[in-house]
Amino acid sequence: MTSRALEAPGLDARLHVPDRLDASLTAAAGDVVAVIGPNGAGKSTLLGALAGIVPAIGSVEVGGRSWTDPVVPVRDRGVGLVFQDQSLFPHLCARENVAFGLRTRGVPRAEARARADQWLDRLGVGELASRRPDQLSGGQAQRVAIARALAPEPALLLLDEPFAGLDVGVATSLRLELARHLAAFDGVAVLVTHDALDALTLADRVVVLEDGEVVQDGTPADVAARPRTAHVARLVGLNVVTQGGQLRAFSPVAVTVSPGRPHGSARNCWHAEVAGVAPHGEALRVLARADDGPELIADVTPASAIELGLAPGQPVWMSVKETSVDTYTMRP
Ligand SMILES: Nc1ncnc2c1ncn2[C@@H]1O[C@H](COP(=O)(O)OP(=O)(O)OP(=O)(O)O)[C@@H](O)[C@H]1O
Repeated sequence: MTSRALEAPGLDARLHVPDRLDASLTAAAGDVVAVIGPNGAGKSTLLGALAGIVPAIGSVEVGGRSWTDPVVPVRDRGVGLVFQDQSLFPHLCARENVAFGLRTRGVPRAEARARADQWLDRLGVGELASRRPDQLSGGQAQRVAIARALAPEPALLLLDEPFAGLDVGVATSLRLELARHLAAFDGVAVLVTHDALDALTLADRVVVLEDGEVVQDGTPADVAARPRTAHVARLVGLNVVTQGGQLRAFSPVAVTVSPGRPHGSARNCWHAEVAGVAPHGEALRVLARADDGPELIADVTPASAIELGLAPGQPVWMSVKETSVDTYTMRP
């Protein structure tokens, strides 16, 4: 437990949803926790179980108060929710959508509207307060949804893929703004994302789920540098291979692709078949499958790609110098 957690209780959850999830999650007040993992890993199930929408066995404590013993009904948990599809009330204007959560907490109508307007201003959509969701763009509606979730100052904010489906430019500016609001947010925020950038830029901690279980929990820098699963390795653009019970990570930039077997350590060289070649920044990224299993990526210059004549199906050797490999254990 961090010193921050000792000062202000945040989140302490142990949740079991049969056949779908078996996970513990703790966070200090003020923390932003990113949850990443492949499709079907249980990310949305975890958010649903925290909110009380998905029935789960176990315990959830938020801000030092138990939500499970005795059971606190979903409506009384006051969780701030932001989903990919916004789920704004279609018949209410933006102002009333934001005011709704405040009204259900007993805030008088005029004050709820005034506070809603302040939050819409903060999210840069103050002038759209009277519009209904069908009169808003996807990005504008998502800003309203974030204002609605934050306005009641919840102890727990749950965001499920909040930028999915938005244009890249819209998502980028919204990401920057959300970062600002999350920095000022006193509660615990749990953010489900498929995007390494979200996890690395917005979160204090990254939790990796796979098959309903937490397989890694660390700082963004640690998870990015030493991923424990192939999925996260791909997400952060690293190669990770398992050798002798240890994980070995290396950058695609450090990989040399050659037609013949290179000299050097056998454990750092693989015979592989090119699966694809695609532009990656100023380089070309080569995806190849080694004969003994792992998928490897290498970044090569366009000139060397031409020289090697890289094309799908071509056999190559891929190698990396030992000094470019970071070796670590499977479990902390
Ligand atoms: N309502 C449901 N009833 C039964 N099983 C479900 C239900 N919803 C999801 N599942 C299953 O639970 C597992 C976890 O699903 P979940 O949607 O939580 O994963 P996820 O990590 O959010 O995936 P994605 O990234 O695709 O949204 C999957 O195997 C899924 O098929």
